[in-house]
Amino acid sequence: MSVRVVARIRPLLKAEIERDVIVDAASAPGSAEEKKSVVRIPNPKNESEAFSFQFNSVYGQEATQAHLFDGEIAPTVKHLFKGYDVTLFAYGVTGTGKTHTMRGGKTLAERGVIPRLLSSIYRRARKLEKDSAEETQVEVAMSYYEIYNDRVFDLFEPPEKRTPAGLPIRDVGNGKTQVVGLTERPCTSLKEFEMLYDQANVNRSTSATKLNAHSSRSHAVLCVKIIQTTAEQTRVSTASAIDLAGSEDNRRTDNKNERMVESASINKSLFVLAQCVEAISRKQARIPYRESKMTRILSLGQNQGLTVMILNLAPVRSYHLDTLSSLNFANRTKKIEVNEVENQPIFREAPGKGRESEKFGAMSAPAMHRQPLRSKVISQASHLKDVTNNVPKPAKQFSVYADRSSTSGRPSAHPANIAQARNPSGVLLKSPKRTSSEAIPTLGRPSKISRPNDNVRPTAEPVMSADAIEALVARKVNEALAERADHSTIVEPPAVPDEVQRRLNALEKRVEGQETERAEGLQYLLMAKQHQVRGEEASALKMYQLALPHFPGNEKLVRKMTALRERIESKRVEKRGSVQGGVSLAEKRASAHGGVELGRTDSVADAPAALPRSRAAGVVEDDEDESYHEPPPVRREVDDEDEELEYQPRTKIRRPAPAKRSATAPMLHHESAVKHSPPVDSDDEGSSDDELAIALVAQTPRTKHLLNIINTKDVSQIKLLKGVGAKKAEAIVNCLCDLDDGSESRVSSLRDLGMLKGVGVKGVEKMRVGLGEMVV
Ligand SMILES: Nc1ncnc2c1ncn2[C@@H]1O[C@H](COP(=O)(O)OP(=O)(O)OP(=O)(O)O)[C@@H](O)[C@H]1O
Repeated sequence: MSVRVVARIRPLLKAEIERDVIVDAASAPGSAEEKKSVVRIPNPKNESEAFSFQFNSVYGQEATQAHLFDGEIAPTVKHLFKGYDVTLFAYGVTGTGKTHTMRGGKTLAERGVIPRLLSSIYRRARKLEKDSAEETQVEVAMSYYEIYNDRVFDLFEPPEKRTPAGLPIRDVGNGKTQVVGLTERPCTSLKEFEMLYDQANVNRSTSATKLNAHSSRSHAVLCVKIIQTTAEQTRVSTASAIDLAGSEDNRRTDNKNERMVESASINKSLFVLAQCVEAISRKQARIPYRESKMTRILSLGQNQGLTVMILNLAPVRSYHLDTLSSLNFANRTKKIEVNEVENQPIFREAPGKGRESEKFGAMSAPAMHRQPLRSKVISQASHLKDVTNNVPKPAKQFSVYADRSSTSGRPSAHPANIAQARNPSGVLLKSPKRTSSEAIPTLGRPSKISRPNDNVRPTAEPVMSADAIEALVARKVNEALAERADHSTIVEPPAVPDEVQRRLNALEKRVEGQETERAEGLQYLLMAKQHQVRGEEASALKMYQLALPHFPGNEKLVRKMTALRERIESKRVEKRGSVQGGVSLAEKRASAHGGVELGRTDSVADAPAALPRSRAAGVVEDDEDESYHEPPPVRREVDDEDEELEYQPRTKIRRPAPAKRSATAPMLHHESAVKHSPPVDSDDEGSSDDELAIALVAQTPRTKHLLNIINTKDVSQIKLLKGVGAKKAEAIVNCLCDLDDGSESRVSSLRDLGMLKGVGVKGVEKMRVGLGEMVV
């Protein structure tokens, strides 16, 4: 079945006013007035038009905590007891009410999803025990951790006891991950749970930002394990409730230093999540789960069981583009299919025998470690129960309609039974119309949603297919987002060229596992590089600035920053020049739409014609963030400069010409040569971040150890390195001997090593990783 997506619009906060409300909940045509499943929001470019996004349910400002829980979460509890895992997560921009929804307030009425879920679990457990005359015993255990700056920390441990690198995570197959060394606490009653939960929440990283006085600076993951034991079997299932940190537009937050780093990390992980969702929806072979710990843990689309996403939205104009971005993300997420697989019970050999030890085993097993899985068993009545993989995907992405009057009313294309909270077909219904529009795209036309209390009917006869309109609107929203910021708010993932992505992955791998002071610096470098890949040069510069103290006096880094600063400055000057010229597109847009625009203002269907010509041609406009959605600048701005310094020769023994040696890092140098540490300073202006990181990694004990082994020129030692073997070891030694011109020559960096015959980047990486494994 698909991920169930439920939107919740929070009420106005004290500082917000009714006049600024632009987001509301509506019912889909044909469904009961009180059943809301559509979010409506104006087109920022043309406010007489509105976008409509349809989800499984939508809760308006007036919805209470109880209302949301009863409608969406309570029905999952019975599935939990049938052995299905349940994943609930709250997604939204900072300050939209995720923590309020998940945790809630202190009063009974204000309690959020998590305490209510636990209350419901205990109630059901007691009933089950009672109904079975105590034959069945139910135990509950919890673990709770946060992902802060891409590191996992146990929330049962106070911050001062944390190790800087956090807890490792491990893949355990079936798309599942396990946090190693996590505390798991049994909790026998709701009271005990609440005590532990409150205590752990004190350890969660929260801080005041300009947008939220109690902003979560981490993703919090609560895992509740339910162990049902009878004389014959033990069944374990897990409910995971995740309060994601919110994406932040750092122009609005004024974040500095630590907050900025947190924000970059939050935005990065959410960006990766968006990339994963995008890749899943495009059915790509590679889903970039591994690029962030949060996405690895959430494993959206890989996890089994039931998944409910609560999309938190703010109702006001100041969040306009962020809200559209979230809606677009949710729109894709709702199409992700999740296998509904029940956890298999463990059967006992002899009733009663070994019961205590098995129970103990289940309790002490690491959190999120689940039982072997078997195929889905369709269970009885519930809104989640009989949705099979054969059921088509949701009918609508979203609709666009104009407020202009119409002479001919159009019959609603929506099926009457669309998206009913307790109706499985509501979750996944595809209208007949949609089916045909998908089959024959040219005939497709988005269904219209008539607005309640509105006699006005949509008029325009769209000439584009529903999918084309969806793609167009998504693109326009992202264009506006990209235009708006030089900061890292979450937007449509840019298509990062494979080569750049490969380098980012390699860089990330290098950073992973480094627990030293340098690792933090490398993290900043990595983030800088990621910002740069997305064309966010100002943010990249900030990250370099944060990295600098970790590599004092590193000339290469300083040069890089200077070059970047100059580039930003020259772009700024260019921009000013074009604005003064009075013909800039941006100016026209700004004057038409108060600074936020999406293209032409008349009709959505006509909009492609209004896209800036330069964009269509893949040329970077003056705005730094264009590369959010346009791949070419990525290549131009990052790749070009990387090209020169990539590990190049992989097959040939080559002794670099002396002149070249001084221009770039020397491939080999003699003992007598001037020592350089790190060996990066001789590099030129165009060197890349990953080169820089490689050079910096060159200082680590593991790298030194590796280079020492290589420099022994001893085949018997070298062949023991991972991925080498006797033949390759011999080739390496031969290569070193060939280059030996009488004096003692040594391999002085990973880069040099990579250039030896038959080694290459991958070979070096293998050797290093292998040494790490040996050390561990
Ligand atoms: N449904 C609601 N009813 C009343 N108040 C709400 C509701 N939703 C959110 N709020 C209020 O809005 C503010 C922001 O909410 P919250 O801290 O939950 O946002 P968040 O999305 O978790 O933000 P962040 O990502 O920064 O942690 C809080 O003061 C909260 O009490």
